[in-house]
Amino acid sequence: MPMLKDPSRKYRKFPAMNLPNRQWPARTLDVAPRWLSTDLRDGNQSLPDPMTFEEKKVYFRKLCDLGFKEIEVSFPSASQIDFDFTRFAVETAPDDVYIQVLSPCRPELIKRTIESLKGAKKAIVHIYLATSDCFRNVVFGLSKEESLELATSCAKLVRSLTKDDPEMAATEWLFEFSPETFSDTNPDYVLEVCEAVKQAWSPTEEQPIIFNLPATVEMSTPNTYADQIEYFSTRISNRETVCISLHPHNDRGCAVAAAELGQLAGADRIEGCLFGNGERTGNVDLVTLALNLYTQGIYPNLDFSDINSVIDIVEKSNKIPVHPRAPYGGQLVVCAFSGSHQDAIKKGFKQHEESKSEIWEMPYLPLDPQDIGRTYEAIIRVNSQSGKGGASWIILRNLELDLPRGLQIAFSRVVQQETENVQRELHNDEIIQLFRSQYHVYETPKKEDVELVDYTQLNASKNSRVLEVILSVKGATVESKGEGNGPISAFTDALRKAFGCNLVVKKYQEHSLGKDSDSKAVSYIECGVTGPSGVVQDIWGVGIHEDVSQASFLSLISVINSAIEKKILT
Ligand SMILES: CC(=O)SCCNC(=O)CCNC(=O)[C@H](O)C(C)(C)COP(=O)(O)OP(=O)(O)OC[C@H]1O[C@@H](n2cnc3c(N)ncnc32)[C@H](O)[C@@H]1OP(=O)(O)O
Ligand SMILES: CC(C)C(=O)C(=O)O
Repeated sequence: MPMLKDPSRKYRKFPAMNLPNRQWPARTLDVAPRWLSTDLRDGNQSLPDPMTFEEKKVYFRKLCDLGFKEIEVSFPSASQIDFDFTRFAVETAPDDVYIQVLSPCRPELIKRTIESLKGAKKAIVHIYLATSDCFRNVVFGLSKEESLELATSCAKLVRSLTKDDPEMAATEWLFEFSPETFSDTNPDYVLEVCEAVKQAWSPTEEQPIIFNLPATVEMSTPNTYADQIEYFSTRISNRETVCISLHPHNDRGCAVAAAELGQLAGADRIEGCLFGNGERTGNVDLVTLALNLYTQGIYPNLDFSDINSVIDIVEKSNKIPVHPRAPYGGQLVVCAFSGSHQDAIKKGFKQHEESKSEIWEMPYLPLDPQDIGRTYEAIIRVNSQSGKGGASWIILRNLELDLPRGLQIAFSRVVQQETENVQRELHNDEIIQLFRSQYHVYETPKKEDVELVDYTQLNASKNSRVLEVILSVKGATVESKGEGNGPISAFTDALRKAFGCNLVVKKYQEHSLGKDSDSKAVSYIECGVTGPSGVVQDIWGVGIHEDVSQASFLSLISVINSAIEKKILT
């Protein structure tokens, strides 16, 4: 059935909140929230293949290593594996980690759930009951009063089995209630239910009750969710005894925005999953939220310094790949293929390194990839959309050769042609090989190349040099003597005589390679080469050697080899 031309016949627009004096738009995010990972519950329950016990163990340990202090580990009444894993978590959790478990408002399931927590150091019993008209009428067949009574009686039951039970006194008990479908519930009714639940639990400032306010299905724009949170946060009584927790889902693709605006609106805590796993389109992505804070200069209290290890566990446990363009963790998010981006990033890195500034101001890169354990190598990749900056970046990062602008342009044309030949991305090793081949910068020279065998420098006078040069040309020894006002001009003269050509040096640049005693010199030279046929071509050459003069001679040899390859010289 095609899309309706008038969808309002089938879909209702979500009503806006009437909150004229909303305060959240004027606020900023300045602190990290309390985080709750529900990867092992909401994330796990939504998987086609739920995690194995072993996978849950690995995931749980990673969550603890990342710094989570509240982890929803299971729905214990769902299965023996969930119950048993809860026992594992109870027995192995670090002392400062709260183990959270979920139960519906069904007394027999609540009892089973609390049984799974026996002996826990710190535990959060989380019960939920949908409160929207739709769920109350369609799923439960309960009136508003009956739903409120069910939630309240279950809160009392949890209390009687936990903090009021002397045999359970060894555990620090926290209590969480989720009015499931909060974001689709009448704001005043949800307050009424929560007030009754709060009275039944009797929280304190030291141990506040957690009201987890889910956008169980994301149905509105993020600003409406923020309004709902501010409305609740400013009207719940004894606010100091309440922790407001967010649990956004991503059905409209706005979970991160909803979570951030919900924090502005007064929330203290956020429940979500790493890289946005979870029911349907997922829970809110905690990695994005945390690193969004980090790139604003706020430490998130979660440590993603080795994000690749997180991606590895998330992908293996969920059997779902992290999207290549997932913020911060996607394989493509630090990659620039397009020429103007590459040019800007290359210039940005040069400026950043020269300025020695700590502040990260990098074109197109909001986060320094190294902060999350990613290398710079993957930042720039080359395809037919790339420009001179891409290839020269790869040569710089891999060979430490800082190519002159003219050589960058010349080499980018070689690379461009190759990307069009192969019609795909060129990998770093292919670009490096292309450079070595194009400019005869080999570890071991090709046998058909002209080689410099030896040279002797005679100082004819103060401003004149004479060079006696010995070359290997197609395996034969060729000797030539050149004269000039310096080593380069004398060597150029020797080459002119050896190859019967005109060789005019147009550009020359050099720099050192490496920083310690065995550093080398690299020379770049552009020459106008005129062969016997009279054809003139500007050719770049590159030479690397411990001795700076010999490096420049080798760059001239590189020009000659290119001229022979181009059949300008024979
Ligand atoms: C938004 C969320 O993600 S909430 C979490 C959802 N997660 C899960 O459900 C995963 C684990 N669940 C399970 O393993 C099973 O549902 C169990 C074991 C808990 C219960 O199984 P069953 O007894 O077969 O019930 P079933 O799965 O059909 O659940 C629906 C029943 O629970 C009731 N129910 C659903 N949610 C709630 C709730 N929050 N409080 C009380 N009752 C509820 C429904 O009204 C229905 O009752 P009915 O059968 O009398 O009509
Ligand atoms: C149980 C609640 C918190 C939930 O998962 C949801 O509403 O999405």
